[in-house]
Amino acid sequence: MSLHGSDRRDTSSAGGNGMVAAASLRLRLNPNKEHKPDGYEDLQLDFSPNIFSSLERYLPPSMLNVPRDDKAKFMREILLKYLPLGERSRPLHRELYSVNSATFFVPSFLRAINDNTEQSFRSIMSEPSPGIFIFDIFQTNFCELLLSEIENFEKWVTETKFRIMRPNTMNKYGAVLDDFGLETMLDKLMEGFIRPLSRVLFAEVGGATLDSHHGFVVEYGKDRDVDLGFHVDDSEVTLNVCLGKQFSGGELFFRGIRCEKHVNTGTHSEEIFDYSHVPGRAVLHRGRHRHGARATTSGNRVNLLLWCRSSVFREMKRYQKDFSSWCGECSREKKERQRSTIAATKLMHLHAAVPANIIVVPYFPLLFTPLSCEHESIQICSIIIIAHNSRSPHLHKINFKRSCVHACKLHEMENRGNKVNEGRVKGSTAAAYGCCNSEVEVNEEKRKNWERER
Ligand SMILES: O=C(O)CCC(=O)C(=O)O
Ligand SMILES: [Fe+2]
Repeated sequence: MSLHGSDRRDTSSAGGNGMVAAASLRLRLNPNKEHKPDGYEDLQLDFSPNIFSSLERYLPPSMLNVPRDDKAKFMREILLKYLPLGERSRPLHRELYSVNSATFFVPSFLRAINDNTEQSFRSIMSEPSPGIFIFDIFQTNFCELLLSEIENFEKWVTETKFRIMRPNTMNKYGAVLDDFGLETMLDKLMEGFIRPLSRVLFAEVGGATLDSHHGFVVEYGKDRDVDLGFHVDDSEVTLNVCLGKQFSGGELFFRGIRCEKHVNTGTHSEEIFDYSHVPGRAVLHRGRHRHGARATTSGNRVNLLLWCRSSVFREMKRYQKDFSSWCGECSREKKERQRSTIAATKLMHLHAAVPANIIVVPYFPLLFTPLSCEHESIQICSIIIIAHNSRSPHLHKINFKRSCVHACKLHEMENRGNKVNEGRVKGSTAAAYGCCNSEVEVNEEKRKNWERER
């Protein structure tokens, strides 16, 4: 199991990355995420203004606060120096660089977002397995434009022998969309469209406070990546949309949500879910939902991934140990703890309230049904109930489907010589011994007789 981490970037290629050196100043290898870059839309530049905003985060610290024109000049020189004239990666489809709802999204998705209610969201999606939401999001034309923009970018990368960062340590192909000018558009996609959904669907993992993203495309098929191993994403919420093209295989397989501590624990049958990608269709899931992608066996598959993160959630998580609101294993552990606490409480009650020769616990007529009324000796994995308010207290034996701590306790008392199958109960004292283990066999007819007898 691996974490698809945010800082998976290949730092070993420092010297080989053409953009690193410029005059005597060097760009940073990793962006300064705290720095808020200037906007460059109003300047007449050779390259997309978004490239300048993205690149600004890589400026050496001494340049971050110089006047904007100086930064633009510096960055332009770097870009011109390393990009042969005429072969610059100019945007092919400028309309992709800012969100245009009417041309990007299918009408059903837009309507749901505009309504902004849980009901409207759920009306356009299915949840075939808990925490995995599937819905149509992008128009075919938008997918095609984005695919051709990516191709254009990759052609330029190949021709200029420019070394780009791959999206993950697990991918040899694909590209970080943020790095070639789509960061602002993807930010808007997260803020205006994915955050409203996540606020409702993933509230417990910071869905309402998503505030940064990592946006990239993955590419599978011939001469591309084949499959993707089992992993969790470095995100709170992941949007995964298939852009095309024609392919077979490449199914996603999901295997339950896990916190860091439980990431390698086993899968339960109800957590198994496989999904086949459809172009234009989105899968939205928690980043901690364990998954992988099977081999794309023919054709080419390109998917857009938007890992959405919440800094607030990440900060709060540092102080928490129990993630039972979303981690399948924490949740199972918690239920188990609650079961034992109930059992322990009953045991304490038993010790405090009764004479040594009678065993007492609260009486749970609906949960316990006597299977026989013989005054027979008590066995392990059996239970004695003396009915509440019974005129003639009876001992009832109940068989457990599995052994129970109480039964063992009973056995222990018997061994100590206590007469546990005798005694009278006064007034309304509940005189029974047991636990509300719902796995007790229930015999409805006998329960009714017993009620009548009372
Ligand atoms: O190939 C896919 O659809 C899954 C991609 C993925 O899970 C990832 O890149 O994190
Ligand atoms: Fe993933």
